Amino acid sequence: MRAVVMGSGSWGTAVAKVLADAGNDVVMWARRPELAEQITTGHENGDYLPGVTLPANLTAVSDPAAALADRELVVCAVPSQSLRDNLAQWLEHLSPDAILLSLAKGVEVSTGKRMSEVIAEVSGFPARQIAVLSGPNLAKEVAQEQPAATVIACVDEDQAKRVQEAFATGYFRPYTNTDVVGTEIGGAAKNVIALACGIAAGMGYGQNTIATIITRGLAETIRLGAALGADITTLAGLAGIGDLVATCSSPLSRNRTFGARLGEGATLDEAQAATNGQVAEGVKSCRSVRALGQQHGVEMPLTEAVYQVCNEGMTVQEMAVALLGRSPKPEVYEGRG
Ligand SMILES: NC(=O)C1=CN([C@@H]2O[C@H](COP(=O)(O)OP(=O)(O)OC[C@H]3O[C@@H](n4cnc5c(N)ncnc54)[C@H](OP(=O)(O)O)[C@@H]3O)[C@@H](O)[C@H]2O)C=CC1
Ligand SMILES: O=C(CO)COP(=O)(O)O
Repeated sequence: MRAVVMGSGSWGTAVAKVLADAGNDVVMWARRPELAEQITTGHENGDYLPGVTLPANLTAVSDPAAALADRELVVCAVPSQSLRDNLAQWLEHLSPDAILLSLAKGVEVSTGKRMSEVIAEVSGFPARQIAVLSGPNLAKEVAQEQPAATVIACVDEDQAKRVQEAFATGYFRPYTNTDVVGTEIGGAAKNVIALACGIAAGMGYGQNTIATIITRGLAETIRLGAALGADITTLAGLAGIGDLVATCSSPLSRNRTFGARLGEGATLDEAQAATNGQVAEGVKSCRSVRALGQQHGVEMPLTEAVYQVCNEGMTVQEMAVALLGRSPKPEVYEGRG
């Protein structure tokens, strides 16, 4: 396919490499001309993936019009909270038949919308031209060509298959799904749960605690997904438990790392300053994921606790007490309210 990756952060760059390795004609858009130049001539993105040699035929430009001209697959690789504004600026340059594929794992804070909903609203494109990609995909590992799989979800299975074909390489295995809601909720919620795991690890807790948070995090993600109309089996797959395990366990995760700094005693500002400009989506999405839960009467205690720490001044010690002091519950319950 003729593809463009709009955004040259760590995941956008790794995805562009996958697409180029898979034999597509790929261009990247970087908002900073000097980064575009480095990618095109130096074959490296030193800001985000230093040491990774990019394919020689992978080029980048900083002009969105040039990037988007005549592209069949438009990969949206900017953070969730800026996607609406970015897409609005790209709109006039989009090919009318293009597939818009979101990589972002978040829920818009100002509207509570998932990324596919934001894309539909801004672009006016039909659902069959909007897809999402989500799974256990730490950018650095994918860029190093370590084997991994992912989910490409679109309501139109044939379109999902087109994108699947474009992404298939020897080291990256895409699966299709028509459950866009479940795929997106899995990706957004796991960033919040990864913050909680990071906090626990930073406080010195071990694997029992981490496994408990992952498992109970999955339980609340499933409750939210079910309330939003997702197929809950999606959350038993790569975009659910798969991504939870990868993100909650890996020191490469920005969300887990952000949480670990909080757990070690850093302030929010100190943890933010240490991100090197990379996005930890859960810090903002904990607000919108919590709001979605509240709107649908879904109890999400871990999300609530992360929200309290990130927004209401709760300390990590108070968070642990609040979570463990909850009323006794059966493990499996309907969990509405
Ligand atoms: N990194 C990973 O391992 C994975 C990330 N994701 C998801 O992919 C999405 C993108 O993440 P990722 O690439 O990692 O993020 P990064 O923080 O690494 O990069 C963000 C990119 O978006 C650009 N950007 C940031 N803010 C704006 C803005 N307001 N307008 C335009 N461009 C902007 C940055 O440009 P500049 O460099 O100029 O600041 C940069 O190119 C996120 O939702 C993330 O959750 C999904 C799977 C894996
Ligand atoms: O989504 C990811 C892995 O699948 C990356 O997680 P972070 O954004 O926390 O680094």
